Amino acid sequence: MIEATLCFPLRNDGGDADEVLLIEKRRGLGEGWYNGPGGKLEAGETPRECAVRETREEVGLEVTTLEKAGELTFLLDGEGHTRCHVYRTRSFAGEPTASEEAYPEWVPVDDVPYDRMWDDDHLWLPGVLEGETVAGEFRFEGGEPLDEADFVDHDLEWDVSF
Ligand SMILES: COc1nc(N)nc2c1ncn2[C@H]1C[C@H](O)[C@@H](COP(=O)(O)OP(=O)(O)OP(=O)(O)O)O1
Repeated sequence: MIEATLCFPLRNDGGDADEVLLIEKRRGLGEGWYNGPGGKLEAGETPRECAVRETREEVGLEVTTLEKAGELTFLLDGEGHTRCHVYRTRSFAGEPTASEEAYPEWVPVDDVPYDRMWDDDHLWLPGVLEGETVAGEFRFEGGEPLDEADFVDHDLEWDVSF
């Protein structure tokens, strides 16, 4: 099973609202959709190290003090396909900049473009952005690649300890 990460940097807009840093993915799995910065673990790397590296590589932000917010398992045709470790943070340095992999964009947390994201995201990301923790299993069918398969059903457990 592929081990991967997602990282959601959060900031206050200076008023009452929070914003989350999303990327518009420019290549690979989920190309053209919004997501958090993230990617696959490299050999010998922990999920947390991966989330820090991928956020640096994709948008040039140095994130620290990551809080684990979720562990999501994506099944394709009944087989484990990807386990995704989800983090959020309010600690970072630098300004987001575009890379070959991603265009970054600060988005109000109550205006996340779920219609331009993976079909499962609207089920778990709102809770994650509100500070909750979640474990989820999401079932897809239709063969590779995962981003062309159909999302079928899911199970979620909230308030999980990591
Ligand atoms: C199935 O639902 C998914 N939802 C969401 N929100 N994100 C997902 C889903 N499935 C996979 N992902 C994430 C996990 C990773 O962050 C990316 C895919 O990463 P990629 O394959 O592009 O990994 P990289 O290491 O960045 O790729 P390179 O080999 O191009 O460096 O999607």
